[in-house]
Amino acid sequence: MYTYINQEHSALTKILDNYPTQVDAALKDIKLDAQNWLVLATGSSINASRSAKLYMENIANIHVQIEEPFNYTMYESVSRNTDLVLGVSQSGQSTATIDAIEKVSRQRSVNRIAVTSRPDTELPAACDTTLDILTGKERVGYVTMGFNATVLSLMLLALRFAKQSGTIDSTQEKAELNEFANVIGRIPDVIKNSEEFYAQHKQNMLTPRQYTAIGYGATVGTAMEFQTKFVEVVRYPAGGHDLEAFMHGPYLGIHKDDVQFYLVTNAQQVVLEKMAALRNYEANYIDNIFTINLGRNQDTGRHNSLNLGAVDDPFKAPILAVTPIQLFAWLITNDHGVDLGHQIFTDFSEVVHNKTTVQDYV
Ligand SMILES: O=P(O)(O)OC[C@H]1O[C@](O)(CO)[C@@H](O)[C@@H]1O
Repeated sequence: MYTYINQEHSALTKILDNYPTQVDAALKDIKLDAQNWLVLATGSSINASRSAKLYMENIANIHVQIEEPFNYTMYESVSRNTDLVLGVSQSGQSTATIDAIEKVSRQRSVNRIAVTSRPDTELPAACDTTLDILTGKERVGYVTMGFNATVLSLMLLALRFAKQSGTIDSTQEKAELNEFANVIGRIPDVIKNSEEFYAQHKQNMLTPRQYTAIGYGATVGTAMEFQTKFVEVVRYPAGGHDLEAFMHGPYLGIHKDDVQFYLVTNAQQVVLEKMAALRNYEANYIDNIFTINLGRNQDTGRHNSLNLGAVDDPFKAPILAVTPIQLFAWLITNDHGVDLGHQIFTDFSEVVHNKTTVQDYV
């Protein structure tokens, strides 16, 4: 896992270097007036889709609906407005995602794009075209590099769609690519700063009653991935929340010995104030409050801030916001003495059929 986190910079650079070849292959024959995109994904792939959604909608002037595929297949109706469907699955082998794509195919004639690291698998076979996230198979099931590769690939898909459909021109496309290059170029520093921050604070991060992350806007997807990653590897109670949603119930479940992370990005004043009000309130009752700050203002004082420098476009911020979370999950697990190489629940997939074949994780 640690090795893959450290490969994020090269993996994302490769994706950017391949632009627009891989996205053009995915967009081949896709109708350029598609306005209502449906994304079907689960686990880290739905968290990645949620992280990319606001960028996609904003750059391409589209609406992106994101659904858990099993519930979608079993209970939801296919909207007659849906004009493009994306199945997002790093392995290409999540059965629910494949089933949901097939349901849409049975009911409506819409273009289907598979977003995956494995173009040779069942999901791409069920779709018209494939967006290869260019990482190859991630051999560790607790995905990190592939998560961020999925986020960037989805953003670039929408960027190219925006260009091809005439929503933006070549100059704007180039400016966006420069901004992506700049953000990706910061990943090594984010890793270095996060490791130093962890070394400084680790005694306060190791044994809480529960871990919590709170985000808004695009980093709600990051907070969801926090929950997935911390539950998967740290294996303590962990929750990832939307800022407002945390104020409607979850705030009642806190304990003095919790660890909370606040994800701060550039935002309207009203959003920043709402976040500050919550964080200040919680700090009266919880000792260990941490902030991952990608906003414009340096944060000092009692909130233990990891100041990573601003990402001007908050919709691109998820690319950097998730890396400290992945690192903390790994570092805490390591300090707990858990050997992630030792597989647990090895018969799970065979029993519940969540993948088309049992994954040979290391
Ligand atoms: O992106 P995929 O391959 O569809 O996987 C979705 C989720 O399923 C898992 O592989 C576990 O089954 C998770 O690690 C992952 O987040």
